[in-house]
Amino acid sequence: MSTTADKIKAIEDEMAKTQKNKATEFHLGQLKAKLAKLRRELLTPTGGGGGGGVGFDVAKTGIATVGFVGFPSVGKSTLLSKLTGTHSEAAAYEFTTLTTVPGTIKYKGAKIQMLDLPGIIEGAKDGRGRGKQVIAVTRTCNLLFIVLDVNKPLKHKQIIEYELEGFGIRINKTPPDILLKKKEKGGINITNTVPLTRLTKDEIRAVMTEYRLNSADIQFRCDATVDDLIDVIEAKNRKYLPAVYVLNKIDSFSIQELELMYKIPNAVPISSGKGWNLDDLLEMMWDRLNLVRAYTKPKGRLPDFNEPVVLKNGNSSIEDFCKSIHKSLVDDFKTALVYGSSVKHQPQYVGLSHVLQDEDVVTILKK
Ligand SMILES: Nc1nc2c(ncn2[C@@H]2O[C@H](COP(=O)(O)OP(=O)(O)OP(=O)(O)O)[C@@H](O)[C@H]2O)c(=O)[nH]1
Ligand SMILES: [K+]
Ligand SMILES: [Mg+2]
Repeated sequence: MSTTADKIKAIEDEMAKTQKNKATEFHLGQLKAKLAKLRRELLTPTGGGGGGGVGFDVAKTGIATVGFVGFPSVGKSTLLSKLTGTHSEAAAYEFTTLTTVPGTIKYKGAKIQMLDLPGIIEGAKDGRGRGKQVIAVTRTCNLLFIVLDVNKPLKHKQIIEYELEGFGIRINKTPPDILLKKKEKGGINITNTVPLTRLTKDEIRAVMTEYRLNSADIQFRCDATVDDLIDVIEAKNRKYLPAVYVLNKIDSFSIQELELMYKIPNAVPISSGKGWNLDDLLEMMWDRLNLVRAYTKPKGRLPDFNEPVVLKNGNSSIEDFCKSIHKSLVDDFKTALVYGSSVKHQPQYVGLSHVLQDEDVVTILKK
């Protein structure tokens, strides 16, 4: 019996030899949808073992987790040791790291977890090496450091991205703006608010047929591709993650290629070995994590600027603030006095639903 990986390979081969034209659009659309379904099987344990695995289940600590992913020997472990002070074995041979090694860093008052991971290689998503377990861990992170060795071909960047994508991870992207409403009957009704230049009706129908979606309203609010449509259908299995490209080993690197490197968006050149430019890396990490610091100010005293309450953007209401201090604080809550960019008047009385912004100062008044 052929495995899921074999089936994926067969479809990829067929797609590679099928020319895209009007006559093959339906067929290609169907193949893409089939491929997406098979890849989903790989994600779930029943479909051939995704999930964690020995040495991969790490307790989460801190407000956010950053996962280090990359080819073997690009310097992930060296970086973890430098940034967190937790020793992770580093050596010149590939696959030195075989499990997840966690460390933590305190940055701008926020405790952030960092996970050093084993190297991944081409084909990881289809079961090569420990790739599947590694990628399964990256899905649980809030941010990825995609570590690249600047002495290696830039193609490695694409390979890593392709591997992550195969596992439903979408890097530095937002979900496609397509509204999909499944219905009991009435057929497929397609509308669009912008011209669709990259997707044909045939492709849409092929995908919908493959997913047995016979009745639905689909509204395209972006110039979507067939992959975007599949992502929306598979929304439950998609993970949208910010990532920073860490261009490592700039100490052993010729200056000509430097210009090329600076053209990569979301990238920071560093040397983990020499500790160069780690400040810039942390600054970009902080920016991408999008955290909110709120300083508590006890009534009649100065705010405590050393120990902020750190919240995630999107979960930074006064209620979230109270809960992160103590469960009972919400019950005792009367009102809050806020200074900072989230309020018009300085200070201003606000309720539990008020949303805080970075560096606000908060006084909670109890009943
Ligand atoms: N020149 C240079 N060498 C580095 C740098 N960072 C790491 N190295 C070297 O690169 C080799 C691999 O480093 P590791 O930290 O083990 O790399 P890794 O990505 O964790 O490797 P695996 O765990 O095997 O996937 C070691 O010999 C390091 O000393 C750097 O910034 N510059
Ligand atoms: K290594
Ligand atoms: Mg390592």
